[in-house]
Amino acid sequence: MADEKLGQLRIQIDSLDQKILDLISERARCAQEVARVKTEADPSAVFYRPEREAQVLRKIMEKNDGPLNDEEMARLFREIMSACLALEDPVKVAFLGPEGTFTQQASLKHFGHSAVCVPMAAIDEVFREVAAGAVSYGVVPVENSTEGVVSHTLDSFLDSSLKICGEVVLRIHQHMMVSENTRRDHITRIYSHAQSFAQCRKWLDSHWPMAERVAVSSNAEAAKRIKGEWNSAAIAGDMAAEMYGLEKIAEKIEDRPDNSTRFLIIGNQPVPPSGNDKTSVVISMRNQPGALHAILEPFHVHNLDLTRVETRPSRTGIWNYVFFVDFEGHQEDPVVRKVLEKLGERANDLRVLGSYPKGVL
Ligand SMILES: O=C(O)C(=O)C[C@]1(C(=O)O)C=C[C@@H](O)C=C1
Repeated sequence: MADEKLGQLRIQIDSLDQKILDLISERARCAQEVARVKTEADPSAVFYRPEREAQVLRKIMEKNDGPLNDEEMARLFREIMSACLALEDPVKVAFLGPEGTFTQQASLKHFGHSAVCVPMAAIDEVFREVAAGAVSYGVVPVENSTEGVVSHTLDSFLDSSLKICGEVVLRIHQHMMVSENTRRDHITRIYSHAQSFAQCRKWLDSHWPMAERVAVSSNAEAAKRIKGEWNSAAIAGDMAAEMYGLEKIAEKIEDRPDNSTRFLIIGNQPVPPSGNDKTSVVISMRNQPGALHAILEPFHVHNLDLTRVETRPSRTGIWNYVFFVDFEGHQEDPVVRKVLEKLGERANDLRVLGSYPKGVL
């Protein structure tokens, strides 16, 4: 009886798969046609459209009635769109490497698995590679919910004219892992990135107080290191564990369960409004009392939500303070224009780093 029912259900699934297959192919042909129309209008047209992708994914999440949850459904459509875009023109993305970092995970989450992702050794190399046109976009970490801002990324914007085209937030789960050579009863050294150590500090203090903590350039580098050492473990993410064939001996050891990192997508292209956007600006002010108040006041007056304010020391003579400010809205919105105008009058210098869709996934 069960066999018969199972057989019927599988026939049904086969027929649904055929329909899904036909529909995905039809959608892919449509994307090819979109590419033809774009190129006809402008031979150097950019195929990747962050605002449109955000709208497609938001609509899917809005319309989804289950049983798959919204994120899962959007993830499937993320991959379909990624494959469709690859038919138009595969998008090339530089990320803070090496292979197996959380930044690679964030790149794949944002662009899907059909994007060509290239690892870079440092944040400024990601900026350089995009500026040189070797890749179209870059992905860099900018802030962690436990550890705060990645100052290197913010400072890189001061020397660059690149724009922010998007953001992606990744829930960060840290695991302790060992290689097949590790003698688990003799672990005396743990490798990880300094930020990951900080995110797991309480756990490490209570479980491995005596082990030496060695900070290396990335979690993936930590995972790579322990392959050749019998007394070492690493703290890194799932991707690094998979990539280097390591076994997780303790999972989700981050001190805060909501530990997440926000990454920025950098590129050359301004992004039109998607309907739910953020804008990032950098403002330089003279070193005088009330500087921060002068910046914040126009946001208050026009009721614009600030999502982040970060102060960095300036690196040139005229810039004493540099403020990085993120807020809700797009630079084409009339109210945002008004606020930017006011800020421009008060600041030594004001640069819009970009308006971009709020992270969807
Ligand atoms: O609508 C477009 O402009 C497309 O190119 C199609 C499409 C899609 O598959 O939906 C593909 C890539 C773009 O980044 C956005 C959307």
